[in-house]
Amino acid sequence: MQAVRNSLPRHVTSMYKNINRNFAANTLAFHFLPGGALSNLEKLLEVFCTKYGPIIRLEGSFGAPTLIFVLDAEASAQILRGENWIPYRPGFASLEHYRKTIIPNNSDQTTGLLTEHGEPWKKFRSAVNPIMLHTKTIKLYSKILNEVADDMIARMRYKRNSKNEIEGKFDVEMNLWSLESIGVVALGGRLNCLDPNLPEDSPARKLIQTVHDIFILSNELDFKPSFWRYFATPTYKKAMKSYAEQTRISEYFINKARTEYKSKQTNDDEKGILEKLLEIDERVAVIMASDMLLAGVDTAANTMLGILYLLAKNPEKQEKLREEVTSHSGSKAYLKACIKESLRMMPVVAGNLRQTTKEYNILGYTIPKDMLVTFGHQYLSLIDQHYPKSKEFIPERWLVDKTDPLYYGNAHPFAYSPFGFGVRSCIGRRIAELEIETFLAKVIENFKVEWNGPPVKTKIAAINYVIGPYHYVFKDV
Ligand code: HEM
Repeated sequence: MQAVRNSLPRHVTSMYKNINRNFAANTLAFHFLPGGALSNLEKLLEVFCTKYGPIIRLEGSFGAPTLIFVLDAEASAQILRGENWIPYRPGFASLEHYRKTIIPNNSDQTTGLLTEHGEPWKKFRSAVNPIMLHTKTIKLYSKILNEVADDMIARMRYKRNSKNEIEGKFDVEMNLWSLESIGVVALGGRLNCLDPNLPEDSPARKLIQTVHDIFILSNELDFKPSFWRYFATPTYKKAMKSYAEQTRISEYFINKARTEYKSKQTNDDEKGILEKLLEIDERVAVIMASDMLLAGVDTAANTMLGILYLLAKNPEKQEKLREEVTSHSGSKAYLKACIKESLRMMPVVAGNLRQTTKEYNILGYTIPKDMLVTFGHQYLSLIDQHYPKSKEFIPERWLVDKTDPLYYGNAHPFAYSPFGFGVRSCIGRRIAELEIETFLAKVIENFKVEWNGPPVKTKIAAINYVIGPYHYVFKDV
C-alpha cells in the first residue's frame, strides 16, 4: 500500500510549502491565501480533491507539522470513530505552555480540556461532563440569557444610526453579547459588558479587554510562524501576561460568586454550572471558566454574524422565522433549523482535527500513526452529493421527511460536524445553542434584518471569522 500521495507537480508542492509555513498544530491558517476569503479555501480544496483525490498530504516545513486533509465523509467516519476512545487534538500550544510551565508547581496538575491530552484530558472531561451537559442545568440559564438578549437589543437600538445601521464594529458588538452570555455561565453573574457606562477600571472591562487580547495574541503564536518556542518574543511576553491576567480576574469573579453562594441556600436543582463545579474542586472551576471564556466568545459571535447575514439575504426565510417567533406557540422548530442550516453553510470551525494514535488504511492510502489529520466537513457540507442545492440557504431541509429529496438524513452523517465529533466534541454546544436561539429569536422579533452591500467576506484564522465591512441594516419590525 502506498503512503499518502505526495508526488505532486513542483508548483503545487511549493504552494503546499507556503501553506505549511503558516500552518500551526491545531487548525487551518489559510487567511494568507490570496484574498484571504473562505471561498478560496473551498475552491482550493475542490481543486485538490478533483486533481489528487480525497486524501491529501500537505508536507510540513519550518517546524510546522505535515498535515493530512481528509475530504471524504466515510473516510472521516472511519478515522474519527477509530480515534474516539481518547481522542488526541493538539493545539493551543502557547496556552498549554503557560499552564504547564509558567504557572509555578503546575507541571503535574491537570490544565483543562483545551490543553490536556490522553488520560488527564479524559479524567477532566469525565468530571465536568455530567455538569456541563446536563439539560436541566442548562435550562436554568434561560431567564438570564433572555435578560442578556434584551439588553443587547436595547444596545443595538442605542447604537443604530439614522440609516438603521449599527455604528462601530459590529463584530465587537457580537463579541460583547457572547462574552456577557458565556460570562453568566462561567462566572456566575453579569459582567455588564453591554452597559455603555461601565467604569473604565472595572474588573469586567479588564476581563473583556484581556479576553480580546488573548484571541489576537494566541492566534499570532499558535497559528502563525513565530520564534516564541525558541526565545521570548514580545508577542509571547504579552500573551503570558494576558493568560495570567485572565486567570486572576476569573478567580476574582469566582471568589465573588462563591461568597454569594455561601450566603444563600440553593437546593441541588437550582444550582448552576459554576456552583456545581466549585463543589468538585475550585481549581477545576477556575480552569473550566477560563476555557469557557476562551472557547465560547468568538465561536458564538461569528455564528450569529453568519446567521444574520444568511437571514438578511433570504428575506422570505426570515419572514417565516418571524412568524414562528411572534406566534409565541413555543415551537422552535424553524429557529433551530435556521441555526443548523447556517452552521452547515458558514460553520465557525471549518475542519475538525485529530492526531492519529494508530495506522489507517483507507481508500488505498496509508495514514501512519502520529499524523495530524483534518476533516474537511465544511467542504463536505457544501457539495450537492450530500446536500442538494448545497449553496442555497434552505432551513426546510432539516424539517422535511424522508420522501423529500432535500431531507438532511440523505447526507452522510460525517458530512456535517459543526460541533466536532464524539467524546471530544464541543462541551459548550448546548449552552451555545441556548444563547443563540434566545438572542436570534429576539433579533428577529424586533428587527427586519437586511444586508446593504456586496457579499460578506470571511477569513480563516483559528476559526472562520466573518469580517467587515458589515452592511447589516436593522429596521424596526
Ligand atoms: C456555535 C458555537 C460553537 C461552536 C460551533 C463550537 C465548536 C467546537 C468544535 C468544533 C470543537 C472541537 C470538537 C472536536 O474536536 O471534536 C469545540 C470544542 C470545545 N468547545 Fe466549542 N463551539 C462553540 C461554542 C462553545 C461555547 C459557548 C463553549 C463554552 C462552554 C465552548 C467550549 C468548548 C470547549 C471547552 C471545547 C474543547 C472540548 C474538549 O476538548 O473536550 N464552545 N467546539
